[in-house]
Amino acid sequence: MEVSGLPLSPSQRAKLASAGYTTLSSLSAVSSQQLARGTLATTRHFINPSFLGFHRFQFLPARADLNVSNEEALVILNVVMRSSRFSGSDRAGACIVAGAQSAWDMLCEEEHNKHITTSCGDLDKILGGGISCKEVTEIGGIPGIGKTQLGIQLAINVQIPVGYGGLGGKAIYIDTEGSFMVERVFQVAEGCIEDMLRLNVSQFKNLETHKEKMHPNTFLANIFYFRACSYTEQIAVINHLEKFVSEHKDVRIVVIDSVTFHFRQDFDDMALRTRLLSGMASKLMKLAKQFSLAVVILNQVTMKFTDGSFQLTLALGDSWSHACTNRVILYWNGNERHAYIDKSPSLRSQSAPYAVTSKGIRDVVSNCKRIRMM
Ligand SMILES: Nc1ncnc2c1ncn2[C@@H]1O[C@H](COP(=O)(O)OP(=O)(O)OP(=O)(O)O)[C@@H](O)[C@H]1O
Repeated sequence: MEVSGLPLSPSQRAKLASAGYTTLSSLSAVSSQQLARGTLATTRHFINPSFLGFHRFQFLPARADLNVSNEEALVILNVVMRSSRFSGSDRAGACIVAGAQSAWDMLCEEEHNKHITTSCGDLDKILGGGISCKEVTEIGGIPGIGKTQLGIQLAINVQIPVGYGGLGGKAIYIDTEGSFMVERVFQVAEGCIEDMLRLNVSQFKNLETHKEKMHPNTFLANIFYFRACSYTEQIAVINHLEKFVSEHKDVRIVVIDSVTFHFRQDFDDMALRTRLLSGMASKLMKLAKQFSLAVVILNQVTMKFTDGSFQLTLALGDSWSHACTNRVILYWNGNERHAYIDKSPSLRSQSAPYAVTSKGIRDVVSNCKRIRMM
């Protein structure tokens, strides 16, 4: 195994070595079998390949004792990841050859593809029924437009029981900004339950069983929350997802709120940033396909200078814009919030209004409808 182009300075190597960790020179001598067995792990298990199994690496809490900066830690993580990809190429080749699928099989699978409702009929309509499972959907917009509200709504709606037309699943919420407010989540859960109970449920079987689950506490208990306070933690959580989801197979959505926050500050090495982001994106795509779950990435906006003027665009640059299957942009149209399908391989670009209410995301009630309801 060869590991080349390692951008770690001698002083950084010395710092790691003196702390008893595997240095890059010793790392380059490690065989792929050792990597697979986890023998790369050092006395204090700075990077422990066995923690997440073959091909998966994770930062452990010991990082804090080591006093190694995030950048140094990331360099090592990158090196180990590159090595693991190298050692896994044979296995990947075998998977590709064995995994050929006919277009007909794919179409049949598509027909069974599930959607998670947004609780806004107009928005669901332009999304082809809601947020699609097996796909990565990026949702971006200016502060206060309702990205977090939509993320919370989806984490609740994914739990709507099958008898009520939902998926009866669970959610993972990765919070990088600290904007996940449990009181608000409780309120949105109450709103969702209220709407379900208002449905004509006589057609549904096992109604009593469903009713037992209809409590906001149950909805909150089914959201696995991860708080990521730095980009290294964010990457570590995302690396850990495959293992976590394989142990919690009822997870049907992963919400990342937001992908941008830690990557917009303190990043001098833009090439490293691009590499990390694309690695993260490909992991999320794989996760969505492998476990038939929806990945929703919330993103912020930034200004871009094009054609002689500044225009609003989603953050993280042009290379990131290829990372997601679908992209939805939230914006203000007068006093109304609108969502626009900016990019999708299967949906027409169109927009729809939505509202953020005390119960969560809902349809915009037009004046005519409001009069009829009165
Ligand atoms: N209980 C509520 N009732 C009605 N509207 C609410 C309620 N809670 C939040 N909102 C609306 O949601 C908006 C905040 O939305 P949200 O936090 O999702 O924005 P965001 O796009 O995630 O912003 P940021 O990028 O700053 O995180 C508020 O400005 C308010 O209009």
